[in-house]
Amino acid sequence: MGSLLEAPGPHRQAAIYVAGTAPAVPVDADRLRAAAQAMLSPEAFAYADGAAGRGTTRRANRHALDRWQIRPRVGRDITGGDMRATLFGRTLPVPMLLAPLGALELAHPHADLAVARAAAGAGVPMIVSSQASFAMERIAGEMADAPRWFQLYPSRSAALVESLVTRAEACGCEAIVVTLDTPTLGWRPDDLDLGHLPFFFGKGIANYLSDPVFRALLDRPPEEDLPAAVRMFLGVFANPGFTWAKLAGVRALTRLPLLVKGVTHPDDARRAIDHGVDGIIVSNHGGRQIDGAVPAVTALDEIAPVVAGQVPVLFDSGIRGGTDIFRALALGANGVLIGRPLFHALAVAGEAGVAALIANLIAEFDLTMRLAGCTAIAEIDRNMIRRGEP
Ligand SMILES: Cc1cc2nc3c(=O)[nH]c(=O)nc-3n(C[C@H](O)[C@H](O)[C@H](O)COP(=O)(O)O)c2cc1C
Ligand SMILES: CCCCCCC(=O)C(=O)O
Repeated sequence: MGSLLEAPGPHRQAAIYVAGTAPAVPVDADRLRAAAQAMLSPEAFAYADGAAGRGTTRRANRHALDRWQIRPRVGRDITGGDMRATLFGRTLPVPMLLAPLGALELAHPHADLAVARAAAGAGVPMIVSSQASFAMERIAGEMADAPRWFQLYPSRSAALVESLVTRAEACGCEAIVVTLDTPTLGWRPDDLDLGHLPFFFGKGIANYLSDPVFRALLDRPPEEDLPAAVRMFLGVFANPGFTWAKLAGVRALTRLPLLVKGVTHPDDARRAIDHGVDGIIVSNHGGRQIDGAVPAVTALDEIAPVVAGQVPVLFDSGIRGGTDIFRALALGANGVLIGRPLFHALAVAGEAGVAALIANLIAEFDLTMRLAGCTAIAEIDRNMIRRGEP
């Protein structure tokens, strides 16, 4: 048998049992997180794990997901099974994407390059972060024609936004994701207590250091004066004045599908559609922005009926396994984003770790889907789940 990672669903399980070897990363998300913690500096682990305030939202994300109970249908033929989904004209092996994660160099020196290779190997889209540790052109260079999207923080500088979007198009990104929930960074006690945020140390700003518009803002090149470049980055990366009206400016820059990320209120979902977006990502940023915010999956449950299929709805914040993917699809999501587990897998085993994580998630989703009696994504509907007691 070839690589264990190539085997789908039950065959992958069999491969693991027969080989009697542990996969590249722990299969269980909590053990994966613990393995990453054991390898990372306290600062790196805290940055990824960190949440706003007392961590209420991060915990609530999981708690709310766990309340959704799958109602398996039996007596159905579950041989075969097709997990494919189409998003913006691209057929994906599974309705799953890799969330934009900044400062991946904290997890592994190969950072986004390793993620890009693993994503491309699996055909799972990588959403390249504005805050990537390598310039987007280098990341794209690892992916041949595999799908990638670009995530944009709407900068104060309109010229910088235009430059980033133009570069993303030029390096083959197939969609632009505008993150709206981080006009400024949330209150994150873990980072504050350690006195460490990667960006202050020049990490996770490669897309800016490599950008001609950004460089033109500097008196001296970043190679000569990195602290000044960091100060400039901190000054321009976000735009607290960014409004729905200003989204039109981004819309006008590109013909690529435009998505907004960080929507949790149904009225904002309506507004997003009114402003011509092509997709909505329901997310509370993994509980990193507001302590005590609505759990992301509760927001999904409220938003999906409002969107009612007008545009694709994607979901993140708490996805840790194949059953969570099933729950999100049953609640009306067209796909999910994988966040912190990606950071953890990268930390534990680099590219092989990310490849193993992707394979494990797909295998568990495949099994969940079929054990629930579904052999196609379209069969996973609201009737397949119910909300349990708190
Ligand atoms: C280390 C880390 C870095 C992140 N960086 C970004 C980013 O650059 N852009 C963005 O839109 N979201 C960013 N996010 C949020 C993720 O895209 C995603 O919304 C979140 O991780 C989902 O929650 P979960 O990890 O608990 O599943 C980041 C999250 C983490 C954990
Ligand atoms: C000062 C730069 C903040 C970038 C935020 C990256 C992110 O989304 C996260 O840490 O969460």
